[in-house]
Amino acid sequence: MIEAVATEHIRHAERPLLDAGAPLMAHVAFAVAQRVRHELSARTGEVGGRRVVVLVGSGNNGGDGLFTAAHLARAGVRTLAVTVAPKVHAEGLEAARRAGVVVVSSASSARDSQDALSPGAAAREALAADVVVDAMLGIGAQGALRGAGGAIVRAVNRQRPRRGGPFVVAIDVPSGIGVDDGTVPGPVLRADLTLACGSPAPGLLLPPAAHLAQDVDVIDTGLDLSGATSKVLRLEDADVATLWPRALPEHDKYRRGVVGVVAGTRAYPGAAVLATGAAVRSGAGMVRHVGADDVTRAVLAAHPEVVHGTGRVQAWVVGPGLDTEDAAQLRQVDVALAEAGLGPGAYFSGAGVWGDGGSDGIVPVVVDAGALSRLPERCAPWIVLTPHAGELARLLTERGVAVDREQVESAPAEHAATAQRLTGATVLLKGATTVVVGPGQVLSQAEAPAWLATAGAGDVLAGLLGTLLAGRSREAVQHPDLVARLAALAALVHGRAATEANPGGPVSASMVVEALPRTIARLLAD
Ligand SMILES: NC(=O)C1=CN([C@@H]2O[C@H](COP(=O)(O)OP(=O)(O)OC[C@H]3O[C@@H](n4cnc5c(N)ncnc54)[C@H](OP(=O)(O)O)[C@@H]3O)[C@@H](O)[C@H]2O)[C@H](O)CC1
Ligand SMILES: [K+]
Repeated sequence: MIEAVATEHIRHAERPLLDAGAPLMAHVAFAVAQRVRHELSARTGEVGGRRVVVLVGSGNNGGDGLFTAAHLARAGVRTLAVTVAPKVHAEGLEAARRAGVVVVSSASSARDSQDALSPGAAAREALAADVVVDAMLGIGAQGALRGAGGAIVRAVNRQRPRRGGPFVVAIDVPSGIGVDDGTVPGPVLRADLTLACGSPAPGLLLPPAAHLAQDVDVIDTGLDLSGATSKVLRLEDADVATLWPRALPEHDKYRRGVVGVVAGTRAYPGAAVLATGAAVRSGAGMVRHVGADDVTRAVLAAHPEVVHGTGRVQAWVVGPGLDTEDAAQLRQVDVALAEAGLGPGAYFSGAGVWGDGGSDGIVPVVVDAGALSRLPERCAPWIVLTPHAGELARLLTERGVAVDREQVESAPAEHAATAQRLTGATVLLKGATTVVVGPGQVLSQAEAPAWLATAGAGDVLAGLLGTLLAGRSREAVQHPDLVARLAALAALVHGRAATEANPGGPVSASMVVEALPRTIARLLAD
C-alpha cells in the first residue's frame, strides 16, 4: 500500500530532523543527481557532455535543484540552472556556481542583467536538453505557478512533443500542482519521473494532478510519519490477497456470499448481463438477478449459473442499466436500500425477500447509475455509490451544492468528499484515476488503462464490487472502514483485468468480465 500523507504532517516530521542539523537537502540532491545520471546514461549512453536544465524556484525545492545541479556539473554534465525568482537558496547558488553550473535568471527583475534569459529562451533551452529538472516549487506551492516559472512551463508545454523531447524529473512534486488536493490550478510541466522527498504528497496520487506525475519514487529522508492521520492511500497488487474474501473449504455458496443484482431493462439488458457476469466470474457464491423476465433470459443465456428472482443475499448491486420509469424495478431498488438498514424498521424482512444476510440482517449495497436518484437522505457507509463525474455533479446539485461535471473533474477528491459528507455513504468516483472516499478515508487507484473508458465498464465494476462486499458482508457492516478498501480493491482488479484482457489495446466490457478469473488468480498468487 502506498501512503501519501498530508503536507502538514511532512512539515511536522521534517522539523526535528532539520533542528538537529540533519542534511536533508544534501541527501535529496545527491539522490536526485544519481537518478538523473542513471537516466542520462540509460537514454543516451553517456553522462559527461549531456545537457541538463534545472529550473530553480525561490524555496527549498529550488535549493534541492541547485545542489543537484552542482553534483551534475561535477560529473561533467553541461548544466544550466535557470532561476525563476529574484532570490533563490543562497548556499545552493554558491555551490552550483562553484561546481561550474551556468546560472541564468528568467525572473522579471533580472531582465536587464547580463545573466538574464527570457522565459521563451529558457523554454528553448529546456526543450533542447536531455533532462529537465523541475525544482521550481515543492510542498510550499500556493495556487498556480506564477511569474517566470509559469511562463516557461506554458512555452515548453506548447512545443513539447508527446514522445521524445527532454526527460522531465520533478523534485518532490511537479511544480504548481495542488499538493494536498491534486488540483491543477495553472501551468504544470508533466513529469516523466517524480522523486518525492520523504513521502509522496497526496496530490501525487489524486487526479487530475496524478496524471502529470506518472512515475513516482520516494527518496527516504528518515521522516517519522507514524503519527500522520490525514492521508491518501493507494492499494497495490500485494494488498489484494489480504483483502480478498477467502474461499475456504468449509464455505458453502451462501457463506461465500450471494450477490443480488437489480439491473437491466428491456432497453438495456446488457448492463444486467455484464454486472451479473462480473459478480459470477469474480467468485460470488451465487448471483441472483432481479428484473423483467426477458432481461433475466438474456442474463441466463450468458451466465446460466445466475438465479432468477429475489431471495437471501449478502450484498446488493442496484442500478446498472436501470429504467427509471420501471416502477417494479425501482421498488426492488428501494427494498435493497432498505436492507442496508437505513433506519428503525426501514429494512425489509418480508416473505421470501431476504434472510439474515450480514450483521443482524443488514447488507451492503452498491448503488450505481439510475439508482443514485433513489438514495435516502442519509446512508450507511456500507452503501457504496459508484457515480462518474456527471452523476456526482447531479447528486451534489440535488443536495444543494450546484456544480457541473467539469468542476467535479477539476477537483474529484474534494467533490467525492463532499458527497460522502452529505450522504454518509462511501463514494467511489469513477475516472481514469478512481477516487474512493469513506468516513475518514481517501483512496485513489490508477490501474485502469485508457482503453477502459468504454460502455459497460461501470456495470462490470459494480458487479465485481458486489462480490467483494457479499464475501465480507458482516465485516463490512461491523467495520465500515473496510468498505472503502474493498471499493478501491474492486477498482484495482477492474483496471488490472482490463489490461490483461488485451495489453496495450482496446478492450470491451465483456472482455474484462472474461479476464476476471485469471486476473484474480494471478493477483492472489502474487
Ligand atoms: N521532505 C523532506 O524530507 C525534505 C524536503 N525538502 C524540500 O523542501 C521543499 C519545501 O520547501 P519550501 O521552501 O517550504 O517550499 P517551496 O520550495 O515549495 O517554495 C515555496 C516558496 O515558493 C513561493 N511560491 C509559493 N507559491 C508559489 C506560486 N504559486 N508561484 C510562484 N512562487 C510560489 C513562495 O515564495 P515567495 O517568496 O514567492 O513568497 C514560497 O515561499 C519540499 O518540497 C522539498 O523539495 C528539503 O530539501 C528538505 C528535505
Ligand atoms: K518541483
